[in-house]
Amino acid sequence: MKLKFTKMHGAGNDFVVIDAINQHIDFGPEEWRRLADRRFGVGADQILVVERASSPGVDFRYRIFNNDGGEVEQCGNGSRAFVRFVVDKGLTRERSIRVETMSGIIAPRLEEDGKVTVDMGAPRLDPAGVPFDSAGLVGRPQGVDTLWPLALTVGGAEQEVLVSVVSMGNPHAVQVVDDVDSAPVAETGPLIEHHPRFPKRVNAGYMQVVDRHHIRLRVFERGAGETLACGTGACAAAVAGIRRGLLDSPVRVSARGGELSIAWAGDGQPVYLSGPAVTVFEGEIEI
Ligand SMILES: N[C@@H](CCC[C@H](N)C(=O)O)C(=O)O
Repeated sequence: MKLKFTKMHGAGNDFVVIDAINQHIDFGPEEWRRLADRRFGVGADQILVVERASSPGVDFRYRIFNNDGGEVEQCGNGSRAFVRFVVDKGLTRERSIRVETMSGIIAPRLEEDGKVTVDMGAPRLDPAGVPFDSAGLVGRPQGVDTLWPLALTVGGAEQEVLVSVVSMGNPHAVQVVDDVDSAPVAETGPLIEHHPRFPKRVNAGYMQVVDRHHIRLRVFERGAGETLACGTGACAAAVAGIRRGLLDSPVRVSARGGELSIAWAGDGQPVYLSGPAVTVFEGEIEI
């Protein structure tokens, strides 16, 4: 079939966005992988699919597929691209919408200046909710957070990293590093992603605290590798930093592909993610 798509990005985290309301899509992991492939397909970190809502009180259903073809619960940068797409395509007249995802409802709003702010919902902080298997581990309290020791074998040598675990609908393990540029993202990212303590795998975040309102962040994403920015990763890092007593809201997040901003009032409250959403080109592909 010939598939119409739009290529978009949010701070360099890139997407293929598909209108599955006006096109019939019946794809499996093989087709998602082919579309996301940077040599044999269009190329993307994630594929975002726009569907009709299946429950009352919401405007759309938002499905997310990683570059490896796996369907996942949440994508923050993608949610900004999502609202820009449905507004630009005339699928809604509202600039503020409610969207159902695998992990609950989020509410993106397209501002007049083109920036998007998304109510991403409240983070889950209990290890079981991430999910993270903390059985038999001794956590180290810092602020109101707990740092968990993860044992890694890097180049034959044992090492331990201390992570905060946060769910933004999808799982994150966040560690503080002195300098993101020299952080061993390519070496330890895959080990953390597949660490047996995370039964659904995990997104591995590396944050450098610049000051109490500013971090630099790199994220090795589950199912996609290191991306130029990760929206839920930025939310998770800000939440972890605030809970550890290192940061205050709002937090500016400098990623390699651009700037994001996070606001969070504390435990039980929703996290607000703001940043750009850009259309790159439209296309059609035989798939
Ligand atoms: N890029 C995303 C996160 C996409 C999903 C993630 N790789 C996962 O598997 O949970 C974002 O902006 O949040």
